Amino acid sequence: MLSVTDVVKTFNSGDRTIKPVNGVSFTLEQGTFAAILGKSGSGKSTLLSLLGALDKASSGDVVVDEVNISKLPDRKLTAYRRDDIGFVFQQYNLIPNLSALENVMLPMEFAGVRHGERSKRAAELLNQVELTEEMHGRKANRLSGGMQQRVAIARALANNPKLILADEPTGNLDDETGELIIALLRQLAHEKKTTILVVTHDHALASQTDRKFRLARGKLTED
Ligand SMILES: Nc1ncnc2c1ncn2[C@@H]1O[C@H](COP(=O)(O)OP(=O)(O)OP(=O)(O)O)[C@@H](O)[C@H]1O
Repeated sequence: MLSVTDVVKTFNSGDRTIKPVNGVSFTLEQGTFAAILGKSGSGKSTLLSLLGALDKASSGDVVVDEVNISKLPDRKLTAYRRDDIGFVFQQYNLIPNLSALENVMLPMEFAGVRHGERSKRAAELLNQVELTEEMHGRKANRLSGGMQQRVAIARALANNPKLILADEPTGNLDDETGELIIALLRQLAHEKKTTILVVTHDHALASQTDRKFRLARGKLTED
């Protein structure tokens, strides 16, 4: 469902040109839980932004479910980011003054889902990520890190995306909480057939994935 071919990203800073992504190719089947490992500065976040259409590749093709996103006009990219991709970040990036439920409802609001349906589906998603019902109405800034990451995962699932991209999802969590989040991502990939790609330094996380890649000097290799 994801096919990446010869993707290159070039940055010009001053008189220097760097290519953190320099001819990356790989494919992922639907429902795969995969990790990309690499040293700090190896280009992991850059590659993830290209796959999520947060940035454009300098050359190469990214095909998600038969749509070549490298060739889409900007107005279609907005819909792609909203409807087809779920993002999960190290810092959770929830709206602090909104409740857990409201945070999960937000992407559905942007997608035009009716209010009644939004709150029903948001509650279902929070149950799926095992956030207890008494926490649904609690403001995001009053939840623990592990709970916030569960809300962020539920939010990423809101519009039923084909692909979830996660940048260091366990980076701010203690080992035990991190392991629960890893187990949850793995379960979502295998049971809901959502393709999940994480970039991480966390070897415990990477050891739980179906496939493991490494990014170094702009090139991706599979372990
Ligand atoms: N917008 C930009 N302009 C210029 N250089 C950039 C830009 N974004 C990233 N870079 C450079 O590209 C390289 C790769 O950065 P990237 O953030 O993708 O690495 P990373 O592997 O995700 O690192 P970390 O694990 O520390 O988050 C770095 O040298 C970085 O400075």
